[in-house]
Amino acid sequence: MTQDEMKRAAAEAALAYVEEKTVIGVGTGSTANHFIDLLAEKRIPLEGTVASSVATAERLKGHGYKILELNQTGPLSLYVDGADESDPRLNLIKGGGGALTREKIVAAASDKFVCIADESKLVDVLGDFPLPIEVIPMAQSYVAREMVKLGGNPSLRLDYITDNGNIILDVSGLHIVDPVTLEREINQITGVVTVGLFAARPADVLILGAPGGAQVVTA
Ligand SMILES: O=C(CO)[C@H](O)[C@H](O)COP(=O)(O)O
Repeated sequence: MTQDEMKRAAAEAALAYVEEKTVIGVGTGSTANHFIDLLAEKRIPLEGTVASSVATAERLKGHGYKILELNQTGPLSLYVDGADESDPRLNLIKGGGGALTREKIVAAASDKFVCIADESKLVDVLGDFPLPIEVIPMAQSYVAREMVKLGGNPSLRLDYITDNGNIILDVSGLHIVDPVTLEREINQITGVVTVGLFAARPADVLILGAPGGAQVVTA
């Protein structure tokens, strides 16, 4: 089974959490794209969707799904999205695709966050994947210096601007044993819009695609 087939297997298993004719939140990335395509292939009717990025909105619209603004919907019952890493407590690193801010907003506004990924994304300790941080452009150097003080090695994501008009710093070298505290510390740095650590609001369910089929992990 390829990594992409494992992503698709995880996405397919997430369909079991979708209730027809509701409004759901939909994440960004190749695993989320499988989920979107499977919703359409299985002809699952939805009242609407809240997209975590422009790219996801375009894909959903292409399949005929209605896009709603989060400000119109109230709380969502379900959010489905991928991740770059998960620890066994379902704390996540997200933002490899750059959509971390809107992803975090939609996750925060959702009752249940189902994370879908291939099995390689489950790690003991977060941090091998460089931690993405969305930053207001004029704060780039200041935030980078603050991240060095926290033990990280930041690098600017080149030729990339987020859907919100900001830059991304990818911070390598972190061994994140206390994700809740580190998320809070990075959130305190002036100029940080969002850190791609999802620990104050982790996933509720992690579905891992694996050669033997999809496995459901709960914290
Ligand atoms: O956080 C994300 C985008 O901002 C994605 O969920 C994350 O990068 C995983 O992507 P993929 O499903 O392509 O492996």
